Amino acid sequence: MKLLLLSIFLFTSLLGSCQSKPETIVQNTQVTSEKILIVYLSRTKNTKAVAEMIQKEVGGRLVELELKTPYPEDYQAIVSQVARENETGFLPPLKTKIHDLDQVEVVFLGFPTWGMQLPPPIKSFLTENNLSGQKIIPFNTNGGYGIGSSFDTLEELCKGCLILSGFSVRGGSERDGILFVMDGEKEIKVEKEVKKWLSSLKS
Ligand SMILES: Cc1cc2nc3c(=O)[nH]c(=O)nc-3n(C[C@H](O)[C@H](O)[C@H](O)COP(=O)(O)O)c2cc1C
Repeated sequence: MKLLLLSIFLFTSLLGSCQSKPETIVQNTQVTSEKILIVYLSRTKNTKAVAEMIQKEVGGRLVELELKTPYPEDYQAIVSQVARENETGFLPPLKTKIHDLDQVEVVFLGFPTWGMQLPPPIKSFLTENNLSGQKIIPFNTNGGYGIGSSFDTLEELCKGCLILSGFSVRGGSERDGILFVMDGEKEIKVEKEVKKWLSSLKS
């Protein structure tokens, strides 16, 4: 009898794990998990943590953006480099190439606020890839000063895209030596906020 019950349990668990994720509804449209891309830039892993929370809820392919030439480890050095890139309009080339972008319908695009702007690698991503016709859903972490001009720049650089309501939350503050914060109580709180935001995107 025990053996029979165990077999039934194993069979149903296996069945559960084989089923694909239920479809997510974005703006009244059903989207399967294969058509969702979650792409993000993250240095101290706060934005990465939010990206993983989104993936836990909606499935999709998770891709971290990496540069051909990585930024310096030193905080002051990266701040100066980013300021120079913003001034000159330099777009740092990406090592990450996205395959089968034409199969994607919804792109969750995550980034930290850098110098109160959209980070240069995200500008590179929007320039190197054709996202027109796709639904773009931005998400952001920042050191407490908000999104700055980042969401506006996204609109400018992605004219043919449908940009949906984004999400932003306070992350670390590298300037003050606060790096990764998305654990413990904070993680639980942000996870709840992410779920609430995701369900607001349905209608
Ligand atoms: C180069 C650089 C510039 C930053 N500029 C800002 C800023 O202008 N405003 C702000 O609120 N936070 C700023 N921050 C802090 C980050 O936005 C914040 O720590 C974020 O959570 C980092 O995300 P990550 O852990 O995914 O890298 C900056 C961080 C770096 C490294």
